[in-house]
Amino acid sequence: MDNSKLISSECRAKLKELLDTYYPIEIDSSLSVEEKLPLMVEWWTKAHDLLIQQAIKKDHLAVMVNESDAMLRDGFQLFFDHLHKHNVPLLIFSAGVGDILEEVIRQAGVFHPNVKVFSNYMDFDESGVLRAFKGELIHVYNKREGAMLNTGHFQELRARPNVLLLGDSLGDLNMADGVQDMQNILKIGFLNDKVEERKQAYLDSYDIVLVKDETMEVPNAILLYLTGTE
Ligand SMILES: Nc1ccn([C@@H]2O[C@H](COP(=O)(O)O)[C@@H](O)[C@H]2O)c(=O)n1
Repeated sequence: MDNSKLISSECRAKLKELLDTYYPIEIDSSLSVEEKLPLMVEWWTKAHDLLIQQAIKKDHLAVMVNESDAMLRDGFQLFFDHLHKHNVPLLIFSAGVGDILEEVIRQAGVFHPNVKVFSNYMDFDESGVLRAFKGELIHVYNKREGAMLNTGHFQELRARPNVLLLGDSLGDLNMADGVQDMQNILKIGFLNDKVEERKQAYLDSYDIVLVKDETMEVPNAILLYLTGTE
């Protein structure tokens, strides 16, 4: 959205300013999560307010995504298709905008029925213009709360004791806390930025850490190993 021509250049500049201010805080390993929390809420609230001021039309979202350079990681097709084929639920927790994320997945042709997205969803008025965001704000450090609030959606997972968790921030580590009766969890962390500063914290928290890996090669290899190559 930050790059869309459907957003005014003034708004894009302000969103970029917010990113430049708050992203370094998000990934600053010298700050505690408690110190970051109010600032993350501040970032998301300001960004959502800016988007609301743009009076974005629901009908324009598909074009916005189509014209954007948003992309899924290399190997996404196998990942999504294989999970679908084997009836494995795929739950996505994103602190981004759910409507946009769903559209990206839809346009990539992999929004299969086993995919469920938990995110910040837009609320449109009767003429289809963005007027607010629905429900509790999901930012990068409160995904656990989002997961716990949505335990109803996890009921179908009761007979599924094994979880493969993929995250790119330390805030992603608790995304599976809503899964009851979990017996095994394998956590894969994608470390994309500020590698040297954050490597130890990722190694301490994730089972596998992938450094600047823009592909799904490792998760796909694990999936194929677990389910067979068919
Ligand atoms: N206004 C914002 C707010 C957040 N971000 C970035 O999005 C990332 C969260 O997305 P996930 O799908 O990984 O939950 C987060 O790391 C922020 O850096 C943004 O770009 N603009």
